[in-house]
This record gives sequence, structure tokens and C-alpha cells, in this order.
Amino acid sequence: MSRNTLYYGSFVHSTSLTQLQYLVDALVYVSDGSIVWIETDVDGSQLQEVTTRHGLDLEGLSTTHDADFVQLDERDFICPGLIDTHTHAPQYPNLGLGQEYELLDWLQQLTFPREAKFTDLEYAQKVYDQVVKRNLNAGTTTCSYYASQHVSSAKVLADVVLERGQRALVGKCNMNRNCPDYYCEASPEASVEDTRALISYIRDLQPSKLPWKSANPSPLVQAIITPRFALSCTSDLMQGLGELMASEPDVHIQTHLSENRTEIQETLRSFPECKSYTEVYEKYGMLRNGTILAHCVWLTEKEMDVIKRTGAGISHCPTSNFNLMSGGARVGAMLDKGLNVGLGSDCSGGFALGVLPQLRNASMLSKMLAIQPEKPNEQANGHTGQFTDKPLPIPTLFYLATMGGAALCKMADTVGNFLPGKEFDALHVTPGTSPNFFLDVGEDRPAGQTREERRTKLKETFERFLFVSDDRDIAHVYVRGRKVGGAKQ
Ligand SMILES: O=c1[nH]c(=O)c2nc[nH]c2[nH]1
Ligand SMILES: [Zn+2]
Repeated sequence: MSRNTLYYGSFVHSTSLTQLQYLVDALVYVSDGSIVWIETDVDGSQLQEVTTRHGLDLEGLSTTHDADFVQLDERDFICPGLIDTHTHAPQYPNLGLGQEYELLDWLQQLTFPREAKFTDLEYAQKVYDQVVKRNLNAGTTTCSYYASQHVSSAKVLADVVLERGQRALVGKCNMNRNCPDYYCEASPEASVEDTRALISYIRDLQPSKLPWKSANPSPLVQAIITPRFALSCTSDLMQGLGELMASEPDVHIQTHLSENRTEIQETLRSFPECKSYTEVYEKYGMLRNGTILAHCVWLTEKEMDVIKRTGAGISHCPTSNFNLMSGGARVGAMLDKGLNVGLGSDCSGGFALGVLPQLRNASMLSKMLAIQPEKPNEQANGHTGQFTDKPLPIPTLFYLATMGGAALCKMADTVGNFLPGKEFDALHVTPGTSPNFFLDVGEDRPAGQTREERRTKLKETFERFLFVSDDRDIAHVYVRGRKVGGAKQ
């Protein structure tokens, strides 16, 4: 029998780039991991009547073995799970190291030596188990992972992700040049063959190997083709991966684009036939719906147009961009152009695990761009609009962390908000559990507050959650309706 749960309390989710819904006294019914219906503004006295209208017996629901009734505490709320559209699982042991480097030196000095250790599958198992567990507890219900170049350890990552129940994209890194001998793939053919092997391994993982019962046949873990970046791949390898993509129209692809100015110069030197960095990926057929382009700090107007035309999207990684001194991506201009944008932690280029720190830094960066006296987008590109060179509003920031990420991962019909029919990937937040999440004395809701007053309070609490909470405030983490993490798991 499938497990059904009826949740009753406050919910917050995104309905568009500019709109958040604050739902109080909401009933959300989840069956076999999917949201079946939602009712809002339901008084306690109406519970029985509303549930009966939906064919549920509230008494039976709370007592039968395979259904639960979960009533949230007054101050708690549930929001959609967060989506990390770009991170590197084997780099987590390096978190916090290498502050003194910019990208290309950082890769040689810290990153390649660390990733090379992942030939050791026992080490991979230990690290990946920690990474996935910590990401889930930080609220990341969907994650797009780079593994190292080794197909064997990428399989370990896929296994761990599935066992822990996270929704994920997992790719093995492709790289056969500009890297040390000890961490360089043998040939373009071997690199493509290993990628193909990983795709079929991950396809076979599901649904038979799901560690819990579900009638939902769609995969929780999917493969993603993962060229490190153009500088790491010879033309032959780019060609081979482009052909692999053409033969696999549904498979995702992720890579890095236009992160650091020296990287851009080197790339253009390596592909002299291309006029821009973006054109390199276009040339090899790598841009399409489902392509995740990390960083995009220094894109020209024309490059943004190419990305828009192809349906590819951008993973904005502000912590990494600050940390490696790469620059500040013009997310506002991207949004005004109608590009798909999500957030990425890019660990360990970024030192902060999870999506909330990215949301905070995306906000800081947008404010920094807004207070700059010169407005490069408007002046150089004639860009104006709702978002360009303006602080990103809270609804937009949360959209990037949820719906934007879902669109980038081609999962917008499945996750990102609580529309009926979507799967229940969610965080049950218990505000004030961590010490920074300050709740005023006397903030317990006195009886008699109107629903509108409670909605206003929820809005305030949610803003604090976005900016000052930590893992301790996330009591339960759900993926496809199943509890897979959280401080009180
Ligand atoms: O932030 C980054 N992290 C990486 O591992 C990487 N490789 C190429 N370019 C990169 N950028
Ligand atoms: Zn990266």
C-alpha cells in the first residue's frame, strides 16, 4: 500500500518569478509522493467537512497504518525543497581551502589532486555518503552533481544518492587536456565510452533498485553528460560528446562557461575558429533545453542571445564567483532576457554548502551591482528592465532556488512548488531552532490573531528563514513524499 499524508498548517511557495504565496491554514494531501489536492484558509472547525468532500475520513486517516495526519505547530511552515543546480561532490573535502587562488591555479593546486583520489572507491563511498547526507540536511532535495573523471566512483555517487533518496543528476567529468598526467583521461574514445557506460548504469538503477516502495516509475536519479569545460577537452572529445548528446536527446548536460577572464582568453586561443566562448559549446551541439551552464559571469549580449535561442540555462554560483575572484554575474539582465536561471553552490569553488547561502550571496551581489555608479548593462548593452542592475526581490530569489532550478533541470513539471500533480519535495521548517534565528519574546501567537495577521507574521518568519537560518531550523526534508533528512529525522 502506498503511504498517504495530509498536512495541515502554513505553506510558502513560488508561483512565478515575482510572486510568492503564503498559505495559512492550508491542507495539502500527498499520496504516493505526489500532491493530490490543496485547500487553503481552512478553519479547524471545517477540517472534517473539507476532508470528507475529498473522500477522506479524518478519523480513519489519523489512525490507520498507512496514512498520517500531520498538523504543523503554529510557527512552523513547509516550503518546497531547494535545488542546487551545480556542485562537485569530490571537492567537498576541500571546502574552505584555497582562498588565495583564482580558477586556473586553483584547479591545478587543489582541485585536480583532490579529485584524483577518487580512484579509491572506499574513500569515494565515505565522502559521497557525507556529501549527500549534509546536502539533504541543508535542504537540497535536488542536486546536479559533478563526480570525478572516474566512472567507477561516479557509479558509487549514483548509488549513494539513490540510497539516501535525493533527487539528482550525476555525471562523470570529461577531461583529457590541460590536466596533470595522473588525472587525465586516456583518450577521447575512452572518455565517451565511460560516459555511455554511466548513462546506462544509472538507467538500470531504477525503478527496480529504489530502496522503498513506490508506484511512480519515473527515475529519481538521472545521468548528465559532464565535460569539465572547453579548456579541459580536446576538439575530438568535444566532438564525441556532442555526438553522444545527439544520440541521447533526453540526457542532461552540464559544463562551465565564462567564469574567469583568463579562462576565457585561453579558451578563445584554443578554439580560434569560434568568436565567443559560448560559440564553442554551440559548435559541438552542446546547447539545448536541459544544458546547465555554470557561472556565465562575463557573457556578452550576443552570448546571452545564443543561450536563449538554444533553450540552455544558467546556474548562478555567487559564492564561488566571489571566492575565486571570478566576478559578478548579471543575473538581473539574464532574467530580463527571459533566460532560465537557477542557483549553484559550486562546492568547493564556493565554500558554502547548500542553496540558502547562494540565495543570500545572490542578493548581496545584486545589491552591489545596483549601487555601482556605472551601470555596465544599461550603458554597454542598452539593457533596462524589471531586474537589470536592481536588487533581486525576495520572491525572485526564492524562485531561483526552487522553480528556476527545476526549469534548468527540466523538472518544472515535477518539482519546484506545490501545484497539484507535482511531487512532494519539501522542507518542514521549525523557525527559531538555531540560535541566529531570533524570535522576539512574546512572538508566540496569541489567540485571536486574524488570518491576515498570521499571514504577515509568516512572511516575516519566511524572510528570516531565507537569511539567518541554518540546518537546525529544517526539521524534516522530504523527497517524493518520503522523509530523507532534516534535523529531527
Ligand atoms: O568553479 C569551477 N569548478 C571547477 O571544478 C571547474 N572546472 C573547470 N571550471 C571550473 N570552475
Ligand atoms: Zn563548478
